[in-house]
Amino acid sequence: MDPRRAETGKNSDQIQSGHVYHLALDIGGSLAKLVYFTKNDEHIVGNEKKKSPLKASGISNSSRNSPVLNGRLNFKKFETSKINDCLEFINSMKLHLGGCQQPESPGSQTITIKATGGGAYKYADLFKEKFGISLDKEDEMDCLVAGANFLLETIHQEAFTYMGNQKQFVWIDKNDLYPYLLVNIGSGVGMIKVEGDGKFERVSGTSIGGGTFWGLGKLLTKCKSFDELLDLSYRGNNRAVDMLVGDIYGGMDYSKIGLSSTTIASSFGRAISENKERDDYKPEDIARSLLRMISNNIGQISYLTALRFGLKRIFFGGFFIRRHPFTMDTLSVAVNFWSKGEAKAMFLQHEGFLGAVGAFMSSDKHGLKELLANQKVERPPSKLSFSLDQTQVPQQDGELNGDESIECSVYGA
Ligand SMILES: Nc1ncnc2c1ncn2[C@@H]1O[C@H](COP(=O)(O)OP(=O)(O)OP(=O)(O)O)[C@@H](O)[C@H]1O
Ligand SMILES: CC(C)(CO)[C@@H](O)C(=O)NCCC(=O)O
Repeated sequence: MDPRRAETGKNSDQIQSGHVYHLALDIGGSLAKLVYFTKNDEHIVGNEKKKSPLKASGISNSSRNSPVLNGRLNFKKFETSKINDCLEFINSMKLHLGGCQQPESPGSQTITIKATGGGAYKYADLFKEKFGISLDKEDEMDCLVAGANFLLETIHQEAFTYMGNQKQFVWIDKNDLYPYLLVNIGSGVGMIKVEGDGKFERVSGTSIGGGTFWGLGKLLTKCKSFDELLDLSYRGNNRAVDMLVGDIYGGMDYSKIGLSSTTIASSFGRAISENKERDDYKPEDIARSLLRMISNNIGQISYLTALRFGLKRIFFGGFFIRRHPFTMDTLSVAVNFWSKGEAKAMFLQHEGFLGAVGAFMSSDKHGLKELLANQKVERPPSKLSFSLDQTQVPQQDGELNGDESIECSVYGA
């Protein structure tokens, strides 16, 4: 079957293929992430159509040229175990036809999509067989770093700290961003020392990550979805499961070594000293303890890694976080505690989409320039840059659950 002739189901969100440009994928061990650009109607400078007013772009028009293209950057995620849903979505939205203005003729060029993550290799044949799509593979670490750098440099309120229920956006000085430690908490955890654009080294990692939380949580609580497990953890109390310093010291602090009575001495340790079965513990307490154990562990390893390389700033990304206040608080407290306040934990609004954004940026050369040429822009630009509309970045503490989009302008030089 010609991939571009595939049937599309009726979808209320359906966008004409001519309006979708530039799709990129990051297919990880747990989740497949999509980032795609959709063009707003009638925004192209150099074409007569210029009806809609320019939306705020975060960069004043006096300081740079008018945008050549306005649109939205869209984010979507699927469970990797349901990769067929992801393929169906791409097909139903015709995302893979990005930039094709004319009806396709059979035998014309193969469609390629930028893709990163292990799934770019694992599912390459599936994409080819089902829809004739070729995956153009980009290295996962390159993409993570490119995505993080791009978001940190471009979006004003991308980074924030979170401690004691206080969320505070951090102003990033582009000239003082590097070096930093990027800790990506996906299924597993990668720790990357970033010194500049394309200048980085993966210095550490741990297999105790988001997949561990989800996997163990599933086994121990019998919950059916990750969201259910997260919900449980909101409601639980880890004291029912963990052994605290006070449990060992008869309710007292062990102040000589700086441990208060409420410090966890042993995660899940209470379970050994009670004559109880697993079913005697509340699933929400187990979920809470598990989340705390894994977040603490990652926080501690991150701090040690930052210390090893003399890094003061740690940015945490990956979909394990899901902007969960308890997770962010635990990571922050761990970094703050172990570094005695020297190192700072920061989070990213687009936490789970770093790799996909990086893959998206890597296709800059081929996608949008061609589109602009097709759109009869008077002078196709030689260099493109993106500006994301700051006013559109979700401000609430809620998670970025996968269906968001943000206003985006493309500038040419
Ligand atoms: N809806 C969800 N379903 C499953 N896991 C989820 C979900 N939302 C968040 N997660 C968490 O996010 C983790 C995956 O994060 P992310 O997408 O950043 O990594 P990945 O790319 O799949 O993994 P890796 O990079 O290790 O291959 C899961 O292991 C789980 O802890
Ligand atoms: C294997 C990857 C890179 C796949 O994304 C990731 O899951 C990871 O960094 N795991 C941790 C492996 C380790 O360093 O022990």
